Parts: sequence; C-alpha cells; structure tokens
Amino acid sequence: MPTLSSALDPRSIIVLAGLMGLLMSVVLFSMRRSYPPSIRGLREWTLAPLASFVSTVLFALRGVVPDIFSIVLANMVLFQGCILYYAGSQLFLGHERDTRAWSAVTVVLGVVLFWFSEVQPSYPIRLAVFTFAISGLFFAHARLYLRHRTKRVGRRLMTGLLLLQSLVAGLRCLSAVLGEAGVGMLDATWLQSLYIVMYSLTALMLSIAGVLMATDRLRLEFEFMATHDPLTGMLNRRALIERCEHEVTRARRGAGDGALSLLMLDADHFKRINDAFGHQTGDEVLRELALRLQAPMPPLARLGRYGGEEFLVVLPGLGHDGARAVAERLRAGVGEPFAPESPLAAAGIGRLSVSIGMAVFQGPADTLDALLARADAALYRAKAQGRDRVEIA
Ligand SMILES: Nc1nc2c(ncn2[C@@H]2O[C@H](COP(=O)(O)OP(=O)(O)OP(=O)(O)O)[C@@H](O)[C@H]2O)c(=O)[nH]1
Repeated sequence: MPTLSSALDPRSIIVLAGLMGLLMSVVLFSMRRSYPPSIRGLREWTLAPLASFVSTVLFALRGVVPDIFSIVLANMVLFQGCILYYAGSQLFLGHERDTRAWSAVTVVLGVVLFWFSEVQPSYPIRLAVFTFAISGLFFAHARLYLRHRTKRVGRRLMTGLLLLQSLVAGLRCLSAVLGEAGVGMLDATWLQSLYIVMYSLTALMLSIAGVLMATDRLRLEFEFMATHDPLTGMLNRRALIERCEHEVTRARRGAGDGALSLLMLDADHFKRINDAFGHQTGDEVLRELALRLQAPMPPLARLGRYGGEEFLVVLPGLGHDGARAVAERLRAGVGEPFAPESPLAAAGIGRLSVSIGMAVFQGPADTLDALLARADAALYRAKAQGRDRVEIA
C-alpha cells in the first residue's frame, strides 16, 4: 500500500512541473508573437517558465550529475526564473525593469549554496537560505500587484499565488531553522512534498495568470480602439452616439430631473489652417482643441470627436441655462491665446475659435435624432452669423 509521501515522489513531481513550464513557455511565446508590443512583459514571462524547466531538469538529475549543477546551478536558475516573472510584471504594469538588486542576490545565493554543498555540506542551511531569499522575492513581486490593485481575475490570481508562495517558502524556511529540514531535497516527507507541489503548481499558475492578464489587456486595448478617436484620444462618433442614446433613455425616465442638453461644436475656418500650415499642424490644432475642451467640463458630461473638426458634448442633468453656461465657457476656453512658447504660436497661429449649436431635451416625446438635428441647425446659424458664438435651437 503506497503512502501519501511515496505516491508524491518528488523527482516525478519536479519533472512534470518542468514539462508544464515548458508548455506554458510555448503558449506565451506564441502569444508574444501575435500580441501588440504595447503589451509589455511577455518576453520575460516566456523566458521565466523556460528557466523553471531548465532548473527542474537539473534538480531531477540529482545524483547523476555533480552537485554543483543539480544544487547550485539548479537553484540559481530557478531563482532567476522567478526574477524573470517579476521583471515581466514590472513591464506589464508600466514600470521599467528594475531587478538588479535581485540579480545580485542570485550571485550571493550561488556563493552560499556552493559553500554549503561543496565545502561544508549542509542541506538545512542551504534550504533556509534559499527559501528565505525566494520568499522575499515572491513578497516583493506580490507587493507590486498590491500597489496596482484591481478586481480583474488574472491580477487577483497572480497576487494570491505570489502571497501564498511567499508564505509557503517562509514556512519552509522556518521549519529548516527549527531543525525540520529533512535530509535532502528529494526526501519524501509530507512537508517537502507539499513544498515541491506548490512550486510545481506555481510555475504553471503564474503563467496562466500572465496569460489571463495579457488577454484581458488585449481586450481592453481593442475596446479602447473601437470607442476612441486615435488622433485626440476622445470618444469616437460611435461611442458618442451610444452614450447619447443611453442619456436620452435616462432623461426620459426622469434622471437628472429629465434635463439633458447637447452641444455641437465646429472649429472655425479650419480649412484655412490646413491650407496655410499643412495637415500635420491641422492635426496638432485638433489635439490642442480636444485638450482645451476637456478642461472645463462638468463631471457627468461626455465629450467626443463627432467628425473631422466637429465635436459633440452630452450634458446630462443640464437644461437651457446650465448648458448655455458650459457652452460659453468652452467657447471662451478655446479662444484663449496660445502661450508664446507653444509650437502652434511658433507656427504663426494666433487664436482658435469654435462655433457652437446647442439643443435642449424637450421631454419624453423628444428623440436623439431630433436633438442632433436641432443642434446641427443651431450650429449652422452660429456659422452664418459670424462664427465664434453659441446659438440655441
Ligand atoms: N488636419 C486635419 N484636417 C481635417 C481632419 N478632418 C477634417 N479635416 C479638414 O477640416 C476641414 C473642414 O473644412 P470646412 O468644412 O470647409 O470648414 P472650415 O474651414 O472649418 O470652415 P467653417 O466650418 O465654415 O468655419 C477640411 O479641410 C478637412 O479636410 C483631420 O483629421 N485632420
């Protein structure tokens, strides 16, 4: 009758863990090739399970190859793999890679492990030192995610795994310090088996968490691209219309006291800017306009690029007076002269102006199409009456 400890033969577990790491490395490698470079960290997350695989091969060769490979090098490679996971997370979360201190720890570990395997062999000391270092590394890695906390599944899985791993390594360190280390790494005590099972699962689970996080990021990027204008970063026409429909439905139900207004804005004489200064300067002006329009916006308002040099503002909860005040503020904000050092001033553009058509929701019988048509007609009037002004439908 096999006991639990003999059923969980550490060498088999280690070999399986290595193979799982290798498979995850292949998955991450193919993701890295097809994902956009804006999703950073995938290279490091591909190399990490690969390093884990190499370390498990070395561990499994214990007794077959010299200890310097199966103990010293194996642990150093494993530690380096964990550093790579950490580096991948740093890049993924928008930081620069900063793992120099941990690489220095790898070197120190190498020296200590060499000493306590070749010069003065002591498994408990090796175990205590290694588990102490790796517990610290996992904890530093977990802290990075705790600083970027979200409710997304992949990130929560990653944080939980790292904390658990840090805890298990910390407990194993404690057990070694208390004289419960056992006689060697392949010693099949239940604590050692648990410790190795944890490591085996972690290589796999960390990679799965990485895959989940990267896929989630890709979905967010696509979602952003589908709803935002690439030039100004504002909502695009499709997203704006969806937003407007949503707000009209809410206003019909009486939200914000049934008040809702739309502003349609159009840059004045924009064609002249393009003709005189070139299309690129025209683009720069559109970006500047977007910035100026966003600054004085009420919190519930939504603003986006409706077309070429046309913008649309949805103002939930604002009726005639409130919306008119916002429109005048926007018009005045756009008209502020450029700072002398700004590139647009240097290009010779003195001042911008916008014409604004405003329409106010008239009650449950009103529709979005009718609102847009009234705002458009008011804008047309503003243009006809000399531009740089607000007209109300
Ligand atoms: N640079 C740049 N120009 C654009 C973009 N989209 C549209 N335009 C230009 O915007 C100009 C709009 O010109 P018009 O509709 O004649 O309007 P306008 O010159 O602003 O004149 P008014 O609206 O009557 O004051 C056209 O020359 C378009 O080519 C864009 O993304 N970038």
